[in-house]
Amino acid sequence: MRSEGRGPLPSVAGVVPAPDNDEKWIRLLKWLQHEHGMDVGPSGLSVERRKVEGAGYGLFALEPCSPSSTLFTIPSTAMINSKTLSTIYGLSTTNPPLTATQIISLHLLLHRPTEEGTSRDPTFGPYISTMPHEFDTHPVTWAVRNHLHRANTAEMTLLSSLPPIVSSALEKQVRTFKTDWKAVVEYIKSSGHTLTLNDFRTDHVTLIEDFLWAWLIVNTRCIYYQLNPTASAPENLTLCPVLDFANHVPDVTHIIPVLPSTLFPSAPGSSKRGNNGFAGDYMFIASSATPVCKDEELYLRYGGHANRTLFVEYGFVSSWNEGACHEGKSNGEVDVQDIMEDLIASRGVAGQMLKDVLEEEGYWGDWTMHSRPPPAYPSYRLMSALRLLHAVPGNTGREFEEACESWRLVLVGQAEIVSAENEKAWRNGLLQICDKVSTRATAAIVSCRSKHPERPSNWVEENVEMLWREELEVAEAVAVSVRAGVDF
Ligand SMILES: C[S@@+](CC[C@H](N)C(=O)[O-])C[C@H]1O[C@@H](n2cnc3c(N)ncnc32)[C@H](O)[C@@H]1O
Repeated sequence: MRSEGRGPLPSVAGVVPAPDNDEKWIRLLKWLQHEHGMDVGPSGLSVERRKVEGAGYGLFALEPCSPSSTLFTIPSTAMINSKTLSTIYGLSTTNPPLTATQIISLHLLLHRPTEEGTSRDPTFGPYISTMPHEFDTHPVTWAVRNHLHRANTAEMTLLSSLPPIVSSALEKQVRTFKTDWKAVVEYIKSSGHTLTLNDFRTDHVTLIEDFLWAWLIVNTRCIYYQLNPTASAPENLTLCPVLDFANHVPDVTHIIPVLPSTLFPSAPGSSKRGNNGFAGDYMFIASSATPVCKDEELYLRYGGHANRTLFVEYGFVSSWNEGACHEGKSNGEVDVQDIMEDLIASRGVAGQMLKDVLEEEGYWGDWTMHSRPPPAYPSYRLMSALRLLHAVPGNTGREFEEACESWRLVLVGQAEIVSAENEKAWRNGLLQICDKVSTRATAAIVSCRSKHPERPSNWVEENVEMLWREELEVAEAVAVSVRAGVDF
């Protein structure tokens, strides 16, 4: 169940320095130097990949990194994105037939490394060969295999032991995956391309699993890279060699990407600029705030993601010590969508009307509770939905409309509260939600531990337990705040 490099490694502090015979890394550097003109000597590259226990590989400093110094610059031609691929496939860049995720996934599917771990891609082979070979520990793999009736017992058990909100997020990922697969199949069938699905010489289900590998490479390794002047354009992403070995930590980032467009027109190191500075070489500099010593790992903060998002999208969670959420030291977050939906649905017809009102006002969903900054608190969206839930009566007549009106006045700031009774009622309602989250999380943790009385259990099971522990600690901490009368 573990990805390459996730097994226990015989090293001090869990890190193994890159051995001189890390052939794939050396081949990547030679390719970057000879095919793309990158400076991979000490003045052009101050990092290398090393194995990290529980995280595959990571990026480590070869020398102390002074603040804002250049760590490395990746030539535009060495990155895999919709621009470099459109040249290979002769795709229109103004009206592309596939999204960036789809075209990059298709290219990786065609060039998935062989059993020995080597990609035969004539263009990006040495780069693709450095990527992970499988994603057995990624929950999207278990979920897709489950849809294909190929999940093994361990995968089915893991799927059935996830918090409900994580299961729904996983199903959403599976739907996106299916949409992308369908688009790629349609493209292959309709493109008149010399490629046909029969070329893969494998059964359909294995082909889908190969595409899943490719799709997960894109989803776990791509970073933002501006190809289109519209900042939020979907093609603004790329696979970027070297940088894609950077692991995530929640609170710091040591690596700052310098978008080529910000360097235009006269920055050094941006030798192969695209139009208007987009799609040029990609420079990465050391943070000015967090110095890094020789041999230390350099992290890239992937974003302010909650653990459930890291788990569903990247297949890992940030761990923290027991009690850290209680104490407000860790950034715990719980989404109580499923409990709220049940409460609303239990109101029958009035519940449906309530849902309509919440949707109209933009307050449906994203109902979260947080441990930090202390005291632990419910999000404003959750408080607002609870206020409405406890303001409306069971019937759907005039009283219902009046209650909604009073609630809207609070939303627009014309009233502080709906009523004193309403404040009391929603806070009690919140306590009941906290209680429900705590009860089921406690039961799930007991069940996780009973399956593995010999501690510690494996890496994946620890991740699942961590998700439940976060639910438990945040819910308990919010309950403490409510009982203490905290004014949220
Ligand atoms: C961009 S890659 C980073 C390089 C990767 N570790 C490798 O070996 O190729 C992202 C993946 O690294 C792993 N990862 C990143 N940060 C991690 C962390 N803090 N703990 C465990 N795994 C992590 C996850 O598997 C994630 O999907």
